[in-house]
Amino acid sequence: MGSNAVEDLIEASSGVHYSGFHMEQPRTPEIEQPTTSIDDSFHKQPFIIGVAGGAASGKTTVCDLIMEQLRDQRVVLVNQDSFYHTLTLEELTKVHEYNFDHPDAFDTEQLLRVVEKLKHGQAVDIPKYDFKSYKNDVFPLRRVNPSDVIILEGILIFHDPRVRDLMNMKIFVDTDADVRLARRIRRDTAEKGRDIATVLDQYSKFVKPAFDDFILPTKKYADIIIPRGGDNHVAIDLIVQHLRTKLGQHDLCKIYPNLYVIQSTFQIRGMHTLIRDAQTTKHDFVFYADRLIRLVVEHGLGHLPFTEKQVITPTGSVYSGVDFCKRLCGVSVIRSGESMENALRACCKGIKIGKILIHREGDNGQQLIYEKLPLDIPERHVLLLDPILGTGNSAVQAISLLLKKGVPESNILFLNLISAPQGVHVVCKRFPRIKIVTSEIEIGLNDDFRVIPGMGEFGDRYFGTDDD
Ligand SMILES: Nc1ncnc2c1ncn2[C@@H]1O[C@H](COP(=O)(O)OP(=O)(O)O)[C@@H](O)[C@H]1O
Ligand SMILES: Nc1ccn([C@@H]2O[C@H](COP(=O)(O)O)[C@@H](O)[C@H]2O)c(=O)n1
Ligand SMILES: [Mg+2]
Repeated sequence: MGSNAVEDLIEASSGVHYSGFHMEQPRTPEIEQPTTSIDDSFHKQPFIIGVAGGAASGKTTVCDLIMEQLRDQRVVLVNQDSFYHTLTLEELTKVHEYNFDHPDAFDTEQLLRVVEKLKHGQAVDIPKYDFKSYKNDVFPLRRVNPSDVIILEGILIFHDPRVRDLMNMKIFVDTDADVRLARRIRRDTAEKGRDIATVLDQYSKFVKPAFDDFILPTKKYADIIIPRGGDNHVAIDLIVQHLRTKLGQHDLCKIYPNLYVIQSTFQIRGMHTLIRDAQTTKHDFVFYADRLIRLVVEHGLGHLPFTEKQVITPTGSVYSGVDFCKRLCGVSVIRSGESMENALRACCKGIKIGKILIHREGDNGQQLIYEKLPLDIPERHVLLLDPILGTGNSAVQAISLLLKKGVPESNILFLNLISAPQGVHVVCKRFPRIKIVTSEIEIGLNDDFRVIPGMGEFGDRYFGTDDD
């Protein structure tokens, strides 16, 4: 890929503006300059999806399927139902004459306030509507935390242009009227305790006319129209793929095929939450950092070459397997990298581990102070250990030393817990054949070239020297 194409891809990626390709000339041939930090605000705006369609068309089902596939992400669903006006006593006495399918039935001003807050990273408390009492204050409020993806769902969610304008993607669930009516009868009798005559009466008086007058006309605003709702797995897969691209998750991996980010799970997110929390005790920090390190090391080992091997099992059968790569060594970047040694030793019995000490001079310069490496290191695959890839300066120093010692670039596997995009650009551009295995990609660097959100000084927190 040409550098222009790479640059275009980065520019096109959503959220943070990466400036790694606009660096000034390095001061020395060995040392890259830190890249520009990201702008003042660390808050990344959420991706807002609107999901509209007739009542019982399958909107909630589609949203649930999208959320299920994005379960490793922070996704919240805000339902337009939550913003139904509570009926007055007079309206309650004539409830069968109330049109719940008219735009005026909703408190759109409150919905707008809520979405604006979420968009700006603030938590909100939203009502939960009670379809039986027609009130929105029966149940406790629901706390909705700011998230990476916000889904706004409702029959008339595209009606108000101000709400529409907040959306990054608009989906219309298009299901035949007879299917919607059949589902509605089943749902309203089973869940809302209504009888069939009332449901049919409401349908012909309000639901159908409102669909024709207010809901169907908003279909033209949709970016995607999903026929068959939740049954349309192809459409849902495509939407999820697009979302992942928009969330910027694949961009770096697409640009650099040698960058591997381990598959996120709630366990991994939970461990990250703990080690990033400034309030976490040293004991917990070490425990969860160790668990994550072990995962990164195990994943990294999976990228080493192997040879095929057959063994005979106790049943006398042949098992065709593989044999581990034998010519290995670790190299830890003192001091934080030493936290990864135990995990490597636990996975690779008797592995040799070399050390490199790099001194950070101010924020830019790096000086190699000490190195002790196995003599036969050029014949080995090297697992370079450092939990944080920030500016990339230390990594460049360490990798340059390994190359000077004769290690082929493609034999180096850099293992870390978190990587800033700036560091990834610096390392991968300069050493396109090394592999990087990490557990999360960060937002970027702050003005002091510290990784954000980051986890603070890893070495101090891990080795307990942060109690000044
Ligand atoms: N593809 C489907 N096949 C069968 N039943 C469905 C399907 N999609 C939704 N339903 C059912 O129809 C009813 C309405 O679906 P829901 O997703 O709640 O629609 P909406 O949110 O548009 O009102 C629910 O009872 C749901 O279980
Ligand atoms: N008290 C109410 C409030 C609303 N409805 C009906 O709900 C439909 C919208 O909900 P969906 O989950 O289907 O989007 C709408 O058609 C209203 O008529 C109601 O019956 N009672
Ligand atoms: Mg719904």
